[in-house]
Amino acid sequence: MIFTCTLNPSIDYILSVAEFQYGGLNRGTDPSYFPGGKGINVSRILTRLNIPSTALGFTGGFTGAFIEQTLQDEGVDTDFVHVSDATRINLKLKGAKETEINGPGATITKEETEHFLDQLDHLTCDDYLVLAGSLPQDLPDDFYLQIVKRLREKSVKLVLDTSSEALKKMVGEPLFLAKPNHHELGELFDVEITSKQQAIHYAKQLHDSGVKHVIISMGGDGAIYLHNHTLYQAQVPKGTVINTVGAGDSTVAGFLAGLERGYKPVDAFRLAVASGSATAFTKDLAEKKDMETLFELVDVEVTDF
Ligand SMILES: Nc1ncnc2c1ncn2[C@@H]1O[C@H](COP(=O)(O)OP(=O)(O)O)[C@@H](O)[C@H]1O
Ligand SMILES: O=P(O)(O)OC[C@H]1O[C@](O)(COP(=O)(O)O)[C@@H](O)[C@@H]1O
Repeated sequence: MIFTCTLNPSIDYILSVAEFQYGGLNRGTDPSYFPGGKGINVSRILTRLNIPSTALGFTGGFTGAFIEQTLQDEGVDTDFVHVSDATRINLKLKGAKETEINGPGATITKEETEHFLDQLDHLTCDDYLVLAGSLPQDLPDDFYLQIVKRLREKSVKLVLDTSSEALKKMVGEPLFLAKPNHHELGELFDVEITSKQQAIHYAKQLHDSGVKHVIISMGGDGAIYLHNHTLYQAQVPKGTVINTVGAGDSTVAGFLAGLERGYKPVDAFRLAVASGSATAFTKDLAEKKDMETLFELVDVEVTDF
């Protein structure tokens, strides 16, 4: 079973603003809102690809209730710990450029944290645990590391998609999959990554640190994937970009769905890129038929290293 963990979920409130005026009154158009947060997005895409998962994490208040109701309506299994503070709302402004304002997240108490950790004790070596997104402000930077240590004996397959200090703290841990984008990879090694060659160089270092499958997504420049001394490079399929929020999460979900379907690594990677791009080409997350159509259009170059 795949468990996704979203410690800091959100409602993603998407609004178009033709010309954003900093410090002025802006009138938005075309509003929409979706349940968000990286693990939740992974679970939503997995459900669309007919792969079961359970979404774990913290939800609270009217915003948390909206998230749970929407997920339930979509057929996503959830087992959130309910907290007394309200889940955040993240603002995504669409204009000439995409601007995002992500809130700090709800207050989480010690008891709520303990309740969440106790849930993880049921996981086994047959399970995946996707640790995705930022940590709410009250949890320490090494909270993901604490989870990994707690689960070490059980050999749960750990998937990591996070950034900043939370990512740095995990280097050297035996992870099943890590999927930073190239900015997050650069942040990890204190460099700015501006080319695919540079991304490959640092991706190898991440792979060598004990990550079995490393995917580096590079937005419209495609993605690279390293596994078992093989380098896979994909270009993105052609399409009109509408909303890239959740594209990286869709990449993670597409890859796991591919593995669950029994695909070879190269095809799991193709489904990952197709899912990321299908989400970039739609307002909300991608639909199954779009991911499967794009899957046929993703070419992958394979070399040994
Ligand atoms: N402009 C784009 N055109 C086509 N596909 C895109 C575009 N931006 C993102 N994607 C797809 O989504 C994936 C993840 O995007 P990226 O922006 O790298 O991740 P994140 O959302 O984690 O920052 C890419 O590998 C690609 O498949
Ligand atoms: O936890 P963070 O880093 O603030 O990110 C949360 C945001 O990331 C998202 O999960 C989207 O992530 P990606 O665009 O990286 O796939 C949004 O749904 C959410 O608003």
